[in-house]
Amino acid sequence: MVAMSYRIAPRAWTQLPELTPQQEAAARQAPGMTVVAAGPGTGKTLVVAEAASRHVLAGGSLERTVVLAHSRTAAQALRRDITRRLPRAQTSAQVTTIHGLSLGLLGRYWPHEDSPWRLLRAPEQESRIRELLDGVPADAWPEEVRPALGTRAFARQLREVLARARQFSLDSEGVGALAREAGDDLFASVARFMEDYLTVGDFSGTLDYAELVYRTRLLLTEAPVAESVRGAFDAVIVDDAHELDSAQVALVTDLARVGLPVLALGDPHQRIGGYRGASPSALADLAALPGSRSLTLTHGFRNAEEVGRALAALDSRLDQHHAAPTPVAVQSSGDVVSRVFDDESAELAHVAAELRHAVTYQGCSWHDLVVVTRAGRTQLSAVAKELIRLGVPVEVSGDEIALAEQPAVGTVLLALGVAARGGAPEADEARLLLSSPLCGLDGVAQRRLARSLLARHRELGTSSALLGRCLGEPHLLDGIDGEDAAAALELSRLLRHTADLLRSGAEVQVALWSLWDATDWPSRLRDQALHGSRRANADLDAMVELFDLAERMDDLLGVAGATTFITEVAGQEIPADTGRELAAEGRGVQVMTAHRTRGLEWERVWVIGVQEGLWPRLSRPGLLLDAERLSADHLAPRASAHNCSASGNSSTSPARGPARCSRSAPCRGSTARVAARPGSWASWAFR
Ligand SMILES: Nc1ncnc2c1ncn2[C@@H]1O[C@H](COP(=O)(O)OP(=O)(O)OP(=O)(O)O)[C@@H](O)[C@H]1O
Repeated sequence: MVAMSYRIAPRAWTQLPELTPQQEAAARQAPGMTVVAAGPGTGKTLVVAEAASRHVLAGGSLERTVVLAHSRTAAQALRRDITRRLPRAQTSAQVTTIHGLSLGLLGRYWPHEDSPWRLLRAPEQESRIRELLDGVPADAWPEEVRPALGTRAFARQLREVLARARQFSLDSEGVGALAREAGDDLFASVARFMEDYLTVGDFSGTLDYAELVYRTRLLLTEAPVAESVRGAFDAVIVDDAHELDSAQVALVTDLARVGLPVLALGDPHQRIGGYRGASPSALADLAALPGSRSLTLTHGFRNAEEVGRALAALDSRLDQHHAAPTPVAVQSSGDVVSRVFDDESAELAHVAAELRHAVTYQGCSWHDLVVVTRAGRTQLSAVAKELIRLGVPVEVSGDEIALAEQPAVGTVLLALGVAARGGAPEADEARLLLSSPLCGLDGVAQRRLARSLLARHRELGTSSALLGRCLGEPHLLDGIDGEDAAAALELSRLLRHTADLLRSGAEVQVALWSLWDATDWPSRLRDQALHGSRRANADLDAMVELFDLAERMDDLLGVAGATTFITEVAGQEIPADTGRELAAEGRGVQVMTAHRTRGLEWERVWVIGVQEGLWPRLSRPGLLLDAERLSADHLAPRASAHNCSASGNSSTSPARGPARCSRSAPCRGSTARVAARPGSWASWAFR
């Protein structure tokens, strides 16, 4: 296990910074396409905010300037940034994501007949794919993949392939033609499946993200639409253009082609969104539009010199074709260290000790510090819990915790799962449910109830076994007086009632509501939230998202629907762009996954769990259906699929030996081996 700790110089400006001549040139509006390729912290986002606000100050209007950010949170931050530059109250800025813009254009120029187009999020898309796979005869697929057809992994890989096909503007015929050319049976089946998938989407008025962009591009090929779009907007500004996938690049290029001035800024070496298909050549492709202007920004304002040097060393290992110039750090000082610890727990113990030290002796506040961990929300919660246990106050943004791991959601899903199986929980489930807010029996109350059960049914087993059975066999509670038995009986009835609802084919959201609304738990949470409880607020937010999800998956019915729903929620590992994307409040050390760190700044950063082959993961073994094959085999060769942003992978793995990046990373000294836990003599002996 390895931790890297970056010392990053604090932000010194409280007022709006003055633009450098390079930034000035970039912020000046020019016709056609302007592409700014610039390294980390060089002021790209600053230029976006300046360019948009200058447009308004020069007499334009914000509604006519489209500003595109990579996520809703980034869009919100940019909106704030732009409006604070304007002297008077302006109608809110058109800052959105490329999907937001596409949905707006589609709704305006290509409305669905019955109801507005609805976006399918990844879990819903996967569940639709699984349903369709269910209905297709197995012999429609090559023999080698048939055993996998019913699995979640196959549906996920198929979803990626479908999305990638649309990103390359391929329809089912296009995929079929490529498959024929390559003699690829598997992709021939994918092409047939794609046809069904698109037809069902059309019929139900739903689109996935890739399809949305594809259709918007089709729209812009119509002359009247192109003309209307040109009349509706004055300019398009794209932040983080390196996050665009091929279809999005093409859409932005189309906007320039219809006559809108486009300013796109990005860092060709940052590709955090690679897992979503971000194109390695996004900026180069935008710059390839005839007549486009290419600019660079060369001063790095974020990182201190030492950090900048370390990043530059990592950066030099990436493909230098179309690379942005290495930023020259404006601030000196800084520190980069890389160390190898014995194991994960020793690593966290050291990091916790350093976090406390930074606050106690180095004048940092908790919110100046961040611990960056591998993607995957399960790992993140474990790290957060351990740091809390080690005495570090921790903040995790709501959407970084898997929905299924939110305590309130976990309880309701457990009850839903039990109801889907008829309403009788297993012994351990029963104990969890009895102690949950759905029943509220604490340890003492449960022991009391268990003793009463034993006194009445000694011949049936131990007190613990009887407690485990009482919800499934409520007659065991007959004749037992007191609040404990009454509460258990109430819960048992609730589980049966929900089971009946599911058996009668009720929508999953109805069953969920029956569980949630039956007790005074929601009103208790509401009261606690009103009194400032963050835990209660987080629980309520998570429940709102759960219901939101259930509402959108309104085609899930009955027992089978409930089972699918539970699996879907459990499988949501990548943070979605949802309402739970909350800003942290600055009361603790932030713990977050790498891809959430984009554009944010801290004084000190710990990147933990870096391990060769595991994180960053440069290849994806074990794929039956690899979306990369659409690009690698069937399309023109692209840049290396290995995407590596210089973010802290200069590390070693004890088992595998030093990773390539770290061996020459210009960290002060070499990678240090730190044995044992902090405070023990051994941990210092090896420094
Ligand atoms: N001309 C400037 N003078 C002073 N500070 C600046 C200047 N330009 C940028 N900064 C500061 O540098 C930091 C990074 O700026 P910004 O976030 O705009 O960079 P970026 O290139 O978008 O970063 P990223 O690599 O995360 O995309 C911010 O704190 C910003 O205020």
